[in-house]
Amino acid sequence: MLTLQNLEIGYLEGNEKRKLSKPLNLSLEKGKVTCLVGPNGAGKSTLLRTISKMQHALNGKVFIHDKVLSSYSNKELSKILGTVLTEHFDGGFLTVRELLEMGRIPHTAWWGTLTDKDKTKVEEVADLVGVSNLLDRYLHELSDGQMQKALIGRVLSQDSELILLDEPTSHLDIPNKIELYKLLNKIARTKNKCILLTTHDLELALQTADQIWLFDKDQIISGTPEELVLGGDFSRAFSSEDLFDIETGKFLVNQKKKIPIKVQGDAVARFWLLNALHRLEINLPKEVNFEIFIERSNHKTKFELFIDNQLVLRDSLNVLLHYLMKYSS
Ligand SMILES: Nc1ncnc2c1ncn2[C@@H]1O[C@H](COP(=O)(O)OP(=O)(O)OP(=O)(O)O)[C@@H](O)[C@H]1O
Repeated sequence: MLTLQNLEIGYLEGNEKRKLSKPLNLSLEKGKVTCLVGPNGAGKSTLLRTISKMQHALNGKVFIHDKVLSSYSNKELSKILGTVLTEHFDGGFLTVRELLEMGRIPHTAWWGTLTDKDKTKVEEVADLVGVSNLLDRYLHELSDGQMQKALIGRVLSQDSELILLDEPTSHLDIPNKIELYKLLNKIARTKNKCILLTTHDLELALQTADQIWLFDKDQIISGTPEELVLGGDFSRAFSSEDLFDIETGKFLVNQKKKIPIKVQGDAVARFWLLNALHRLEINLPKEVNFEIFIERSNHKTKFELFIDNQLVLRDSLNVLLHYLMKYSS
């Protein structure tokens, strides 16, 4: 569907080229979601703008199907390429319904009237992205997250084969982010779309993307999430070997440090006890033998603390933590 051939992206500064990438040779298939990830300033948005013909490539070519991007007219492109970029969308006096209807314009006859089929499509998309209850609201009345859903709705109502989204989840709360990733996967698979999106939601990208394009310095490594993590590319690109936990796919703040303490009992309470010990940076002396037994039922949790085999406390988590702080260096 999409092919990059020796593509170099970047900016012209006077007569000088400021390249952000080496020649890129990559391709995308239909039916898949690809997440473009990489550190701040790597060039993700620049690449999306170059692929969507909003910015010139410094060298090389972009092909959609077998035709070079520069030879597409805007009208032709509007039928096969839908984009939501990060630039401010200036359409405050449109309603959400009108915004979604704009997505249907490439499919209408030259006088631009929407058929009943177009209107049904708009209602379906509104339902999919969760803005049905906002259809008659003006865009300037929406929250950032609602606006983001409406803009994604516009591109979905356009029904193009190739969809490019620049940080589509940046204003969404976690449950809405997860919903959106699931929705994009479903659309890619069931409607055979090719979706490329940039994101900083690294953990969600690892859990949901069919493919990752990882911007590492001035090149892009392509692979499945598992290939890139197991090959060490993922943590290297984010200079985060000490933060990224390869066992869970999560970025951890302090949790990778070992705490010299034995904990037995309920696994959930054990997880949250360790979370608290790491969060509070409690450093226990290695020469003392700390053991904790946990009992948990009906949301009530009791912790027994043994120090050098003597029971010293049986109480709640907060009391236990307070007690352990006395030993922390
Ligand atoms: N219009 C512009 N003219 C010149 N340089 C630009 C322009 N826009 C962006 N840049 C520079 O190009 C580089 C890449 O920017 P870009 O926005 O593509 O990165 P990004 O990977 O999307 O970053 P982020 O994750 O922070 O959104 C940055 O160094 C940025 O300062």
